[in-house]
Amino acid sequence: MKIRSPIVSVLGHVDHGKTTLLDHIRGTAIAAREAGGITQHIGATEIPMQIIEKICGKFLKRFSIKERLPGLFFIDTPGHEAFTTLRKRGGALADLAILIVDINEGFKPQTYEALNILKMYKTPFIVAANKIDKISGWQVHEDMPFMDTFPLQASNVQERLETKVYELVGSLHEEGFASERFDRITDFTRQISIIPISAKTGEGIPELLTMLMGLAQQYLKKQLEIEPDAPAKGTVLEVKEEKGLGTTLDAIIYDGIIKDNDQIALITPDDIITTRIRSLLKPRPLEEMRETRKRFQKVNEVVAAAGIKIVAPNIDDVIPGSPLRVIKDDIKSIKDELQKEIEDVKIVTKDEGIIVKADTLGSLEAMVKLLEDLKVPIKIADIGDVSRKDVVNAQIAKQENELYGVIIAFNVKVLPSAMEEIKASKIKLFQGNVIYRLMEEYQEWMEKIKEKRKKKWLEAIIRPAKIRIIPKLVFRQSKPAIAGIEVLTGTIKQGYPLMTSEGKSLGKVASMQDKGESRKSASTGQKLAMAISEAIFGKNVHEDDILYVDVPEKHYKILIDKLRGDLTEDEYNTLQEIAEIKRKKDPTWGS
Ligand SMILES: Nc1nc2c(ncn2[C@@H]2O[C@H](COP(=O)(O)OP(=O)(O)OP(=O)(O)O)[C@@H](O)[C@H]2O)c(=O)[nH]1
Repeated sequence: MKIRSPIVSVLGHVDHGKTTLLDHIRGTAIAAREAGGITQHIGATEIPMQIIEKICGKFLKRFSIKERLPGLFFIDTPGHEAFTTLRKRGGALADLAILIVDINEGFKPQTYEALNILKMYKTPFIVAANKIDKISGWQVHEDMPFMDTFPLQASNVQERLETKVYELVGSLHEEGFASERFDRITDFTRQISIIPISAKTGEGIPELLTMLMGLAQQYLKKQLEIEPDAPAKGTVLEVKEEKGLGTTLDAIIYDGIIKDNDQIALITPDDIITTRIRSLLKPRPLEEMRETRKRFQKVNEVVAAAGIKIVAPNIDDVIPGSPLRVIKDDIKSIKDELQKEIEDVKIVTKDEGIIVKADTLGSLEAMVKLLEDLKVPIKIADIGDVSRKDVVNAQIAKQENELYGVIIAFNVKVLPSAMEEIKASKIKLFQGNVIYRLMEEYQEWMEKIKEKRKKKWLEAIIRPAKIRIIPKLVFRQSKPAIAGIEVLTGTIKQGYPLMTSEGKSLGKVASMQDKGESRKSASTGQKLAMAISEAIFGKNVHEDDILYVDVPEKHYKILIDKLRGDLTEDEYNTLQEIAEIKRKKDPTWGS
């Protein structure tokens, strides 16, 4: 058993400083190279422990970080897109994360998205409150620890920073996380550390790295143990054309050893494939880059954690986020394992539901998870561009339920033929590169449709009302009978069934007229002429009679169970009177 460096990913909203932070850490490391040097990987940079100790200095002791790790392995491609690619079965490949937030801007859509992804994978993280040097009045002290530069600031500047930190605490609280400025944390297992930093000036970076080491100490014991001789496990970050090399795979290896000429298993959108490695490549050291035009150098083997470029035949269709396994003699069990991995995400989940498309296995997984939380059924979740077939599937889904005539497409293109079909069939498309936004837009749309449906449904419910036949205003005796009426309670509509106070049916409100104009409805207090289809004056109805809307039993139950809050007091009382009349004939009516 050997301990590998924890894999660290930096996530955050666009322009909040992910690249600058990674560059600064790398730059500091390069400057301190005499202490051991950093290792460049494909897609990652490893900062050895000696350098971290040098940068963090007294803080490692102060926060009693004793853990001896080889270093920290930073994923170079920052952002949630890379993060969602970095999956392994049952979790994220990144062991730790830095959620970077511009302290002056606070939480933004991709910050929430990143947080959701961290939540989903249960990845331990710290928050870097970046760009403190932009707080007005800030005095820069290059590369100084936060604990040293903060006391040197004017008190109003300190206050400004505090306010902004508390705004972050508030935003995190709303998302279900307790947090605090790192130096005030009382319980590291319950609170998220917020470290104010400047990725540009380097202020606060010593504490940022210290807190990362602290997280590693807290959460990563077993996870970092690797078997250096076991066949490698990894994840494909990118599938890339390289000049002179053809299609290559950039992969992160998190366990075991991978060697030149090893056989490996990978996944494509519809299959598991195996291939043999032609060469393993790593970046050339910086000082050699100038001498040779070749950017890569061949290696015979690498041990986790490592970022490596792989040249092999037949890998064009491999998907980013694909697991990578070195095969020894257990090809069957590895294939089964990969198959499970595909099924975990790429599932035809329900007979009814929406269509979800994404660029990587990880982002697909993130979307499926978020939609499940929203209780949105998914019919098809798949990797790749939106095709005509997807639209046809959405059309079928729409026939079942209007809410399912939907395609959510994350970070993928819509093929032209699919676009034509979408326009023709009025399938709803949500396309973008912020999962969180897509979900929000979809939810808003769904609410609107539901609202519309509810309104329609409400309109179809027959509501209680009571009217009185005004004496001496009978215009016609029967077929239909026409008389002047007054609405005593509720709203009566054309087409509503009517009954007497003994519960005898009088047919329907055939029509209504007020001063010669026809009316579709009339409310409490209104007087107008009403034609009643089955009424016969002198026989089943008389002047001064009180008539009721003959509310159907089903509608009564809905009104009582679901719409009671919508009824006025008068309407509710009238409804009770109606029920009493009904119960004289049928004692169980409405119960
Ligand atoms: N003043 C100041 N500027 C910063 C700081 N960190 C980043 N910036 C600037 O903010 C801008 C965006 O920074 P990036 O590092 O490119 O941000 P990013 O999050 O990597 O952005 P994307 O890669 O586009 O998502 C750049 O102009 C940086 O110079 C900081 O701490 N202080």
